[in-house]
Amino acid sequence: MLRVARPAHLRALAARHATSASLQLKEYDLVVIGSGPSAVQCAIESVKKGKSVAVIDKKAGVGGVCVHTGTIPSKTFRESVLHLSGFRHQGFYGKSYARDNITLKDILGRVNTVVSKEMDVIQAQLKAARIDLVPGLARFENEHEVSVEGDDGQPTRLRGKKFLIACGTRPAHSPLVPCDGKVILDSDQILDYDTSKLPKSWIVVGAGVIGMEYASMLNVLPGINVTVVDGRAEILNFCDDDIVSSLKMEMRHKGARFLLGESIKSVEHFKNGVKVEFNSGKAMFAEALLYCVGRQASTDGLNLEAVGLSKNHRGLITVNEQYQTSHPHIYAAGDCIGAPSLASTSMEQGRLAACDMWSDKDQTTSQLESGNYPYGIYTIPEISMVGKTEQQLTKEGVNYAVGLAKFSELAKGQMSGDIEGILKLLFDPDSLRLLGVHAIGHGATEIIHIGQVAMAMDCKITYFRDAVFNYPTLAEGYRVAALNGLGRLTKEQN
Ligand SMILES: Cc1cc2nc3c(=O)[nH]c(=O)nc-3n(C[C@H](O)[C@H](O)[C@H](O)COP(=O)(O)OP(=O)(O)OC[C@H]3O[C@@H](n4cnc5c(N)ncnc54)[C@H](O)[C@@H]3O)c2cc1C
Ligand SMILES: NC(=O)c1ccc[n+]([C@@H]2O[C@H](COP(=O)([O-])OP(=O)(O)OC[C@H]3O[C@@H](n4cnc5c(N)ncnc54)[C@H](O)[C@@H]3O)[C@@H](O)[C@H]2O)c1
Repeated sequence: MLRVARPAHLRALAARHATSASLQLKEYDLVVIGSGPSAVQCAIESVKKGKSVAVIDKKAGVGGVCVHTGTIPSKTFRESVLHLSGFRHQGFYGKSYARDNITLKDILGRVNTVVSKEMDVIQAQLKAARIDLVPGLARFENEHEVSVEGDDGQPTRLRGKKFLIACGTRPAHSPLVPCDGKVILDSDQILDYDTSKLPKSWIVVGAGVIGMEYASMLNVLPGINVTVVDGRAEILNFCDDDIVSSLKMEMRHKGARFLLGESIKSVEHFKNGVKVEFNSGKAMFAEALLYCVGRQASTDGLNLEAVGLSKNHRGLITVNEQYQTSHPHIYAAGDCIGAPSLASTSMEQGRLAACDMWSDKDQTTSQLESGNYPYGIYTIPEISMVGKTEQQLTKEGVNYAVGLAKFSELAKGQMSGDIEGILKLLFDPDSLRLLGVHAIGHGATEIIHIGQVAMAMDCKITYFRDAVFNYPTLAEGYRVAALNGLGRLTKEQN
């Protein structure tokens, strides 16, 4: 069997990080635990304010979950899959456009290259800012000191005036579904998968963001069957219903099956696969199972008890609006404080925490605080949203109107072959102000930002009718959707 190992240059980079750390006992203005997006933003913002900063990470290599097992590798995995499967071009050139015998090595080669480059970029940023990198597991000793145990077992002590806990999360596990990294994998293990041949059948348990992203990627690889299982009655239950229906339809078209509202009774493990029995009486076999049922915060190694900080059953820490824990000088940000748990929002939380720590809160309100941030879900096809869904508005008793653009109506959609895409605008029929924007299709995660800015500026939907957009573009969908929505309103009023 072929072992898909991290290449030598990546290991060397990690080793460089490990040896570059200052092991002196030192006092800092700020000690940051973790080196993911919230940690890096908080550290750099603090340096800009003239503070001395140390960043500790237990992983050999900076960047956090985001760079090593989360956002960056999964999105690069997707780019590899799209390229090797020829998915975007099959509408024009036929299904045989895919490369033959796609292996995990082909996919992970690109992943490792990008991870290595991203790590290097972040390391260079921290170095340029003269931030001390301290490798090892951080543990609170008292309210102003952490000890760090490095690979050599030698403890180091760091004193800080302020702390940021940015320790992130790891995949949640269950004794009922024991991940062995061979036939039952979590989202970390798929990136280190020891196999020469991709399993031909997959059960993906968990139809949240991670499960749906990987399920849709596997689903477009030739000859692979995917079944998505979730305990809930619907996938991605925070997304707009039309968008979810469209994703399911496209995935089904490519062969995927959905078993929703199902709970697992037992999992039997074989050398060549796994058999799952459900409480509903159904049973199925697959060559591999991917288990993505949520995340557990990595707060357990921090010795929070020593400083009287509590965490919930998922290990999450409670903070106030300034990202302070119950100790005002100990802040927490990123995934370890819970939703929305995005790299994008984590970065902004880190920056805001630094502004609060050093009493330099911006005069403007962060768009994060006003809730105007998008979700980008990198399924195939990709989904993006900002603002409210139809379900939310209905639940809140808010009257709304809908404007729709199908990518098939856009010249750019026809050219790219992505004719199933949709852009949907939800707006107030009286004030004409935008309430939500939802998109599915290639480019959705990019064009959403037009809607996001329009919402931040409190624009009326008529702005899109009156605007001149580049042609042909997918952005032009905003004009088409606005005309559609305003047209429907006029018809209703006549
Ligand atoms: C598979 C997957 C795909 C994702 N895709 C996206 C996406 O497309 N877009 C998006 O916006 N978000 C995405 N996310 C979410 C995003 O990765 C996280 O929101 C983000 O990484 C959280 O950043 P953070 O600052 O909390 O730190 P993290 O990135 O979680 O890093 C935490 C770091 O802390 C270190 N650490 C933990 N405990 C200790 C300790 N005691 N001592 C020292 N170091 C410690 C860890 O080693 C780790 O390096 C994805 C997540 C996953 C898992
Ligand atoms: N593109 C992105 O922005 C992106 C991508 C990946 C991850 N993330 C972040 O990572 C977080 C975690 O993602 P996730 O997908 O692991 O968690 P999640 O909470 O989004 O989804 C978990 C899913 O598993 C299901 N589930 C739980 N227990 C189950 C069981 N025993 N049997 C069957 N189904 C079960 C739940 O019903 C849910 O649908 C997300 O909340 C998101 O913020 C973001």
